[in-house]
Amino acid sequence: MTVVPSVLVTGASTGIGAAYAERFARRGHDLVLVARDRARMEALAARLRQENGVAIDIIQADLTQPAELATVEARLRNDARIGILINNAGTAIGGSFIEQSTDDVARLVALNTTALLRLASAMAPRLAKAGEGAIVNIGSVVGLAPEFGMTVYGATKAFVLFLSQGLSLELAPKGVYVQAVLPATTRTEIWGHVGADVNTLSNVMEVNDLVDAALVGFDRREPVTIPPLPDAGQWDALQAARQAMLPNYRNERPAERYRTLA
Ligand SMILES: NC(=O)C1=CN([C@@H]2O[C@H](COP(=O)(O)OP(=O)(O)OC[C@H]3O[C@@H](n4cnc5c(N)ncnc54)[C@H](OP(=O)(O)O)[C@@H]3O)[C@@H](O)[C@H]2O)C=CC1
Ligand SMILES: N[C@@H](C=O)C(=O)O
Repeated sequence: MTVVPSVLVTGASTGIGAAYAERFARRGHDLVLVARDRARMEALAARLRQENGVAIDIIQADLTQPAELATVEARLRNDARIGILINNAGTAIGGSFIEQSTDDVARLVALNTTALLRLASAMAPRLAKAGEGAIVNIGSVVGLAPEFGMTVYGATKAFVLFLSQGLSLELAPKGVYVQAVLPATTRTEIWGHVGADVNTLSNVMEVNDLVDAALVGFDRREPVTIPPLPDAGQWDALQAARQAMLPNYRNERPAERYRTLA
């Protein structure tokens, strides 16, 4: 791996991914930008090359299409210059579960979970062998909150959090940093995709503030970064409560409350 590793950013044509690309370019990292809209990535790349003097490649890929996803996987598997993956591409769909079509929820799962998983899987063995590198997975606070009413989207983000925490436990001892970033409402185009006008929402975080905060967590090597959460102690308490249950799961007999009929 080079001293300043290249960064591959998925969903880099706009929103959170474009902000990550900008921030890493400012830090002097070469970039590989991935999304479907080549024109937008070319415009971003031209500006970032000019402002920062970094090298930028573009891969136009629809990450829900297996052949196009495979191209990005191969790049991550084989390009030893890439030391950081920003697994950011994701979308959301509007409506309740019974209003959403089966094909639409399957596409959502394919992008938000399968693509993210396959890209991490393509890259992790190389990083583990090198003993360095980072994988950043963009989740959402919605993954902690079925009450927010975005059930399938939230389920994909719960997957991202669990995967990230598990990978962190597996890969940190091998020198590889894994971070889950959990934004809440952030001003990007995603809200248009769920049929909402972001300008009517309250407490909306600006995308650069979100990414700058996520990068503070990145630099501190936090496993989970929740930029909008004021009290980090609440997250720690949730983890402590979860971990306190761990010794209680394995038992020969069902719990007492299930051994009576009433
Ligand atoms: N904004 C918010 O309030 C929050 C966002 N998030 C998460 O942040 C991440 C980024 O979202 P955000 O920036 O807000 O969303 P945007 O809609 O602004 O950007 C999404 C990015 O993903 C790319 N993308 C979408 N579909 C595909 C696809 N099939 N293949 C490849 N790339 C694709 C888009 O590019 P293109 O169309 O060119 O392919 C775009 O670059 C997502 O994972 C989202 O779930 C989490 C919590 C809150
Ligand atoms: N992306 C947002 C929903 O559409 C969120 O995760 O809050």
